[in-house]
Amino acid sequence: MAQLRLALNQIDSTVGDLEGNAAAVLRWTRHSVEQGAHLVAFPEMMLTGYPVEDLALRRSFVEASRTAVRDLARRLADEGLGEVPVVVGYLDRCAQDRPRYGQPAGAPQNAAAVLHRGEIVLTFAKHHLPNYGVFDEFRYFVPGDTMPVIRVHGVDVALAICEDLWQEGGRVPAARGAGAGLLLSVNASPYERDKDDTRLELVRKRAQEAGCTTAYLAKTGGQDELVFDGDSIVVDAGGRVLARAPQFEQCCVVLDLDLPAAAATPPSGTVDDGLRVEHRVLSAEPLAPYEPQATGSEAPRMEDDEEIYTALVVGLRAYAAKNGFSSVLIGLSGGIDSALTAALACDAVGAENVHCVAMPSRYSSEHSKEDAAELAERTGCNFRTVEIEPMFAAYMGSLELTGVAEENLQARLRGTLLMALSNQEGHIVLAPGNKSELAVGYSTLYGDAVGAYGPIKDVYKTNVFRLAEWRNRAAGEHGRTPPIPERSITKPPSAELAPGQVDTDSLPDYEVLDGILKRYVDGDQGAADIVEAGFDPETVRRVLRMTDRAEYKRRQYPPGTKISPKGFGKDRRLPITNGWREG
Ligand SMILES: Nc1ncnc2c1ncn2[C@@H]1O[C@H](COP(=O)(O)OP(=O)(O)OC[C@H]2O[C@@H]([n+]3cccc(C(=O)O)c3)[C@H](O)[C@@H]2O)[C@@H](O)[C@H]1O
Ligand SMILES: Nc1ncnc2c1ncn2[C@@H]1O[C@H](COP(=O)(O)OP(=O)(O)OP(=O)(O)O)[C@@H](O)[C@H]1O
Ligand SMILES: NC(=O)CC[C@H](N)C(=O)O
Repeated sequence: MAQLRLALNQIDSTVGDLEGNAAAVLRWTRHSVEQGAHLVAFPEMMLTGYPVEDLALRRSFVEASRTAVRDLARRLADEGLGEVPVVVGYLDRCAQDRPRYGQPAGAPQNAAAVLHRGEIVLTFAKHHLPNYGVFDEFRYFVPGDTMPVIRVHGVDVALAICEDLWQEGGRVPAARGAGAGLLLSVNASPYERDKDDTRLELVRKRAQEAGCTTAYLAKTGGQDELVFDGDSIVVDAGGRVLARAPQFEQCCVVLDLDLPAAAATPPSGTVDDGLRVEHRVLSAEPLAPYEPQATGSEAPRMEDDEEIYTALVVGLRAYAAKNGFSSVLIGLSGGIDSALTAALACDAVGAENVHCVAMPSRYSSEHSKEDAAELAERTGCNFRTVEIEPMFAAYMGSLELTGVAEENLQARLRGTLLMALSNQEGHIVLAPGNKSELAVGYSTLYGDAVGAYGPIKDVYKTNVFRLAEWRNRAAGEHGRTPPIPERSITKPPSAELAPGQVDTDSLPDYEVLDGILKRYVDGDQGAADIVEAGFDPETVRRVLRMTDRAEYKRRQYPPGTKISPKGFGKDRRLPITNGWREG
């Protein structure tokens, strides 16, 4: 057996910020080396950020990434960190023509490099490319066709990139074929509810298939609609967990591993899936046995509601910070959606940076005004009131509006006021629509649908209530003031755009609505399947009609944090002009 101290840097990076990301690699490598690491790893596409989307198609960006990785190798050595191999993800281009994929030499690749003693000693590209959900990697990349293996202190370490573990075949069996003592996978795996359980099972299964200890290094942070929850995992060949990193936190997991010593003859030739072994000897001699100090620990897991709430906080915080904003603006109605949005915002950017505006109209109830003011008092966020009545009266004096036109005018006046304050004071506007409303189009275009970011756009209304209750309960358990007024949670939801209006005038009960939507939106079921599951056929027909008709509205809605396997955005792509009607 041989020993190896592995450092997995579970950190964030920013898309396009090559300089900032390289600086982070230097900083965290220094920390890893100070911990005595023998091998240091960073997540998938660490240098460029992930996903780079169509930046991958721009030659200038590909070249800048290639230059950045070369510079990084040199800077590591210049700063005395060159002796320890560093695995870092970046964007590369393919050296050869790849006629099988219709791609000439120079096509982009999702790659990683091994940096050692000032040089790039090995590069490799992701073999399995994900092309579903939010991923479009066949649009951008040509797959790698090698099995990269590095020998570090007498251990053969096989390398892989994210999807390489998710699909059958390829680098996992190839790692066994190459006789690896460790399989190290670098990843950027977007958060989805319950995905952590799936990942753990996956890594266990793959470790058993690879026949060696497997280290799965994940990224943290947020990028547009995606949140990366970290949760790096190391398991032994039998599937036993050796270490598990905390969720959503940046950290460096340092772990002493006892691993099989490499065979005297390095692996070579072609292994599974036609992958050609590329082997580099970085340090051939196993280390003298030492007393392991860095033993693994398993960070505690968050319960479901805490995990989702944290993902929403991380997503909003990352969006604001990475786009240069420190403050947000929210229209506070006294209802549950804007209340939850405000609570999330206070947790994401600090209550002192949250600006709330109550904009009552002639139809606003006393309790709504009180509840909005109470949330501000409970959280300590900034709060003001701007009556919309004078503007509303001015419009109504010039235009004789009735019905939905009159209702929407109120929402639009609020939207215009929010955008005016955003321009004046520099806060980004948060759109408080939830997934149920977005599905059926229950919002006013250019009204309550205005904004830069929709923190709860992937949260069904029934879960909005659950998260609000969880947040208040968590505050109570920590001896803090629950942020959300009790009445905002318990009263029947209402848009208050007409006298005595409640949501259930136009929509089924949210339990029923969400039950249907989960099947239609998330499950891609047709009308017949949903009815067969026990829902009333007429209600199903109506909900599906509303959902189909609202596609145009969703396309214009701001981006917002994805927490489900099928968020509105890249996960669910439907034509706006669409003659197909279910049932
Ligand atoms: N396929 C298509 N492509 C592009 N545009 C399309 C379109 N179909 C309609 N349109 C246009 O869309 C516009 C209609 O949409 P819009 O003006 O938004 O209005 P609309 O969807 O007709 O009404 C808004 C609904 O949302 C409810 N609401 C409003 C505000 C807040 C809440 C809440 O509880 O949170 C609920 C309100 O009570 C009402 O039922 C029209 O200009 C129409 O021409
Ligand atoms: N009186 C108001 N003052 C400030 N903002 C308002 C007011 N009424 C509505 N809004 C804004 O418009 C959004 C849509 O609110 P509306 O009350 O129409 O429906 P909702 O989906 O039930 O939302 P909420 O639960 O926040 O009330 C609110 O979340 C809020 O941002
Ligand atoms: N970056 C990737 O290859 C991610 C794909 C993988 N299936 C995941 O969601 O984790």
